[in-house]
Amino acid sequence: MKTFEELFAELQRKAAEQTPGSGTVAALERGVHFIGKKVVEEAAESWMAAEHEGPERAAEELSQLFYQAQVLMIATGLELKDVYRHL
Ligand SMILES: N=c1c2ncn([C@@H]3O[C@H](COP(=O)(O)OP(=O)(O)OP(=O)(O)O)[C@@H](O)[C@H]3O)c2ncn1[C@@H]1O[C@H](COP(=O)(O)O)[C@@H](O)[C@H]1O
Repeated sequence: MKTFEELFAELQRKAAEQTPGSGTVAALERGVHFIGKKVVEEAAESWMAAEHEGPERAAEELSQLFYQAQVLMIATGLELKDVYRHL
């Protein structure tokens, strides 16, 4: 298990080092348009899971939404603090 902050640090490191075999590096190469669609896809799947599939499935889909949101942040050059200051 990892926290939101730990995942973000891992993704930043993989992006900086261009880690071979990383799905994150591959997604970043495809760009913001591709990643944005993933964010929307996981948001919709989270909604459907919460409404129809129960809390366990919703948690799984929400974890993917968190991941895709972080990839979008990295693609946009954002740090966690840039987002947190709006909370
Ligand atoms: N938490 C995640 C995570 N959540 C979702 N995803 C990816 O997001 C994509 C979208 O999932 P889908 O629901 O669409 O599932 P799918 O239909 O099987 O996948 P696609 O056909 O859409 O690619 C999948 O390809 C997953 O690999 C994730 N990929 C990676 N992580 C974590 O990110 C870290 C870095 O990963 P790498 O960059 O791959 O090393 C690791 O710690 C991973 O645990």
